[in-house]
Amino acid sequence: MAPKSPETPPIHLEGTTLEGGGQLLRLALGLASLTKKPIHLTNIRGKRFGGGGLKSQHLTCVQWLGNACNARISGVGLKSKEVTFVPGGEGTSITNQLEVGDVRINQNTPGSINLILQAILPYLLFSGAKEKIRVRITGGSNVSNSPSYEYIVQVLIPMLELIGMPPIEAQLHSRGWSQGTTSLGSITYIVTPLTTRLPAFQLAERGSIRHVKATILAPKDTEQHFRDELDVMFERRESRIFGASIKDAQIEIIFEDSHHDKRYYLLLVATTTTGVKLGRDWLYDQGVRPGKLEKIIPAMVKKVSDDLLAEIEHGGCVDEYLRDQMVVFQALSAGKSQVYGGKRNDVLLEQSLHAKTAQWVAQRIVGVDFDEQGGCEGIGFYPGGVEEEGQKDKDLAKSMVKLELTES
Ligand SMILES: Nc1ncnc2c1ncn2[C@@H]1O[C@H](COP(=O)(O)OP(=O)(O)OP(=O)(O)O)[C@@H](O)[C@H]1O
Repeated sequence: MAPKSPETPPIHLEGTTLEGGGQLLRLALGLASLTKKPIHLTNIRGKRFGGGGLKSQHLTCVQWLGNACNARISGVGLKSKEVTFVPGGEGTSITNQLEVGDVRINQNTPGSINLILQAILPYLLFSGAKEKIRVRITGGSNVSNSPSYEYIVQVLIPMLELIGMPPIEAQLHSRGWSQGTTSLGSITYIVTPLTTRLPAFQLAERGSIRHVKATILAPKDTEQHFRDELDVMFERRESRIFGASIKDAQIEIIFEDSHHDKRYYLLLVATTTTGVKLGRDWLYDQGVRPGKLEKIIPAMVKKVSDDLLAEIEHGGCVDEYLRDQMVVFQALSAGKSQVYGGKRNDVLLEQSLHAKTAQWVAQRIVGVDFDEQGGCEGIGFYPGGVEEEGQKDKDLAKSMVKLELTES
């Protein structure tokens, strides 16, 4: 019998590197599952208070992706700090689990639904599955330190479309909150997988601000107070927000009852003439005590509008959060993608630790490098990982036609 070929040694990722939290793990798992590269994670979430390890949201990500790519996993369990993840070998179809087109992921804690989405979305988009995939996830839709449902729908999804991804539909069945009484909710995302490589994309031209939308989720009896505070803020800050395009400024405010006296959420999203979306929000996470209530709303409007102004004034094409969430798509796209992060005092804006961490993970697993301007030569990952006979030639022919069209 022929000797078994030795397994590729796993890529080691030390979990205390840079930001040292859950995002490092999610991105590493997503890339490993797609590229079928084994990874070995140590000191998982090692920079987190209380010693780190896998929380239930992270465990769900490991298990789901492990199942999807038929991985051999060792060390996995709640609070695990060390995991080895070996995706199924050559010949294992990464679309196996997705053929049915219907995926359910249930958590029994309000762990962020959208961080689970963050872990599995690259896998779903690049799976090579032929049909739309419906993913229903239970957990929290509005959870501190994670993208809210509103952020996903108003910022992430439109920005993914802007870089050439097929549209993603979202259906909110019920909200799950980390604030107030904790509660479970559920969301369905309908993802259309890519059928060909994602072409390199350029987020380089920010354009001017055309529209700002405020979304408020709060107790019903606070609606008028929120609206009044926002009106005053927009009046005072209109020229800073809209700059030269102030005469075409559009402002929209929407309100939804949060049905709980401790649930306050505000998101501001600016849309530019080039279709860029910049968002900043706050899910209020300080004590809500009688006597303090009057101060919460002005404090929220001030903080979120200060943050949005800072995002607008750097002139970049992504807000702080989106910048780290775009890294995986740059790494997998075909050719040199650019994500301009903006400048302050004429100096390129320092990237967040989350963005640096994502870049480090992408470098370790797929070998891509990011430059200071936010550029990266992606690997051109083919959906499903295996290129169909002749597809490369077809892609090439397509891009040459495009080139001819733009040149003529
Ligand atoms: N307000 C926000 N809006 C949009 N995205 C956000 C927001 N807050 C955090 N994020 C995103 O959520 C992710 C959080 O990653 P992080 O490693 O902190 O997550 P985690 O799994 O909760 O880990 P840990 O518990 O280890 O902190 C990042 O991608 C970050 O950009």
